[in-house]
Amino acid sequence: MITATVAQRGKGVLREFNEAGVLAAADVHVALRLAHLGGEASEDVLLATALAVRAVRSGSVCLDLNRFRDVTVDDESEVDVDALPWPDVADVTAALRRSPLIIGGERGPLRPLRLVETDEGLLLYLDRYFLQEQMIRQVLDQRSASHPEVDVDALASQLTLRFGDASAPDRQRIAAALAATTWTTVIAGGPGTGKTHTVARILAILVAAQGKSLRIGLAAPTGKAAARLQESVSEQSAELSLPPDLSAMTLHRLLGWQPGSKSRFKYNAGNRLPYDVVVVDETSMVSLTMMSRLLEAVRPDTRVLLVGDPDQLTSVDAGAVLADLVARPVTGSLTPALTSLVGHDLDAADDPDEKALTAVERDRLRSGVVRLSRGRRFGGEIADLAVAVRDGDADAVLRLLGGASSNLSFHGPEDLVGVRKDVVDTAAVVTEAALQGRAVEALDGLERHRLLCAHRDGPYGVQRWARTAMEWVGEAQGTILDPARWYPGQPLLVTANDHETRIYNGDTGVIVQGEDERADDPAVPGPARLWAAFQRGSTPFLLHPSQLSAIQTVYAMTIHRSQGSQYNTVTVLLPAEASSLLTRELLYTAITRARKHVRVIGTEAAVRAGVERQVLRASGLRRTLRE
Ligand SMILES: Nc1ncnc2c1ncn2[C@@H]1O[C@H](COP(=O)(O)OP(=O)(O)OP(=O)(O)O)[C@@H](O)[C@H]1O
Repeated sequence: MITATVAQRGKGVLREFNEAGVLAAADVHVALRLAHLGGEASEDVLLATALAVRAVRSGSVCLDLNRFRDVTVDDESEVDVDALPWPDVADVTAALRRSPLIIGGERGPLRPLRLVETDEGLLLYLDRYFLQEQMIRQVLDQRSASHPEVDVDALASQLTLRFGDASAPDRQRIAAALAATTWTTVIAGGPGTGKTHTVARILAILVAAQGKSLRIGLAAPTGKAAARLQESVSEQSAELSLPPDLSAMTLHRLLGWQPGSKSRFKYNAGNRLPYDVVVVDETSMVSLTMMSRLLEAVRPDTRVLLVGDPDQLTSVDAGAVLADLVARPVTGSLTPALTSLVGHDLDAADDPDEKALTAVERDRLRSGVVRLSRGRRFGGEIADLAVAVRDGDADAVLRLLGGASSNLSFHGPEDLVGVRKDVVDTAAVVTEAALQGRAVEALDGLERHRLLCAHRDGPYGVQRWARTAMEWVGEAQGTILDPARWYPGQPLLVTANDHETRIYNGDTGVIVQGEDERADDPAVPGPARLWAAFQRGSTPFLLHPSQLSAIQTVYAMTIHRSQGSQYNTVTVLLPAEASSLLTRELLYTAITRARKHVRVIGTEAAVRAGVERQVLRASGLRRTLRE
């Protein structure tokens, strides 16, 4: 079946690749337009250009010419990609080197492409993305060329105050010492490894050194993640003597997004951000473009803390910057201050508990990168499963799933008894609390179980499974639930940011019965007895349902959307093994949403395919460029 829209003007090889679903019509159009404007007629260059556009569309920053045949098509397509008329890579490279479209070439009125030689082969860029990568590379190199001046003795006592004495290697203490002594720090770690805990203490240490005048900018790529960061930091602010009014915002807001303006952001290379320290949480979801905008806008003497889990799903836009920053070639040197503060931790030998740093990790400290590894929220088999998925060990994953652990279970696609029970039981708890107006309990109830899907549509998609789950609930409650009419216990998902009502894309909530006195209030009309409750720290945030514009009923959710949330039990409904969405990063993200139990529904072949398929995101940041 052909699923791609076919570009009418495409001819020859482009048309064949377009019809096969490898290229979208838009890729073909862009390639044809550039070739027309730039005076290029070579089919090989046209194909490479269209593949470079496609690469960016699917999350890569550039096209890796050594791997340009590694493309996946829609899983419903029956086309054999290998049978397409792929040109020889040497011919494509030679044609590109001659092309008037390439920057550095002699001719050409328009040169939007760039060929970049790296230690691992040639990359083809749309120049704009190359410039963004260069910006990131240059800013990071400049920032690592100098270090903040610190009072080592004062810092040492602050580290002891916040992280205890140095009797055993402690990655959190190392991260804090690193952040205090370098301008740019990357704190990587899986869920619950204490990233936010550490960041809050780093801020406390910096406040202790500089006083309350320290200007702190807290940001995250999404409104929901920003709200979580703010809550988490403010919960600890009294204990840590942090300024009580710290607020977090989206990266767009931090940079001063100006719709319609040519410069786009108020803060940029010519007008730097007014902070002494900038913290970005959930950095795995930051795109290349946003990272370059952020780094160009920070002052050289602003500390930058990039925090996140590099193994999780990335932004839908091009780039996997956090993973790249963790893996990029090491630059910089260890400062004497760091060595004197945590030399004891660094000297500790490697040990199986992952407390001490490996030689590679010690080396990466020079680039300001540290990974927290000890799960504080969950441990045992869920953590083992996440590690096996992360490491691509499908045998270990299947062994763990098939073992006797009470934290993991694995069911065939037809075995829905367990998930049905969890859906129905969760709805019963939520509904009972909602009917009695107990919003906190209803919201907590929502976290008992979540059904997660890879796809939005189709037989394995959220649409279908949300409907099925709703029918299960309706049947158990002896009613037919209608998502078009508010009802107590109705689980909600926000699908767009609304700064006015302070609810954000990805927030979940629940409809609850209002309190009795409200019902008697003549100012509140009948339907207002129902309220939409959202979690905001320890107190629920109540809104009239009519204030909600972009909202869905959520009995199932995509794994992408579940990022940043946790549930006691997670049921992951796997698609067919051929699905190109089914990747290691997707499985890892789904599994790490669970606190107590992970249930996987699908075939063994699907598990294997998911563990083995990695999101392919080509970029140059991890490589060494050749002049
Ligand atoms: N050193 C520590 N001592 C005691 N408790 C800790 C420590 N580090 C983290 N915790 C606790 O572990 C839990 C998880 O920590 P935290 O929320 O900081 O993790 P995280 O890595 O930011 O998680 P997520 O990725 O889900 O945001 C929190 O309850 C936190 O208070």
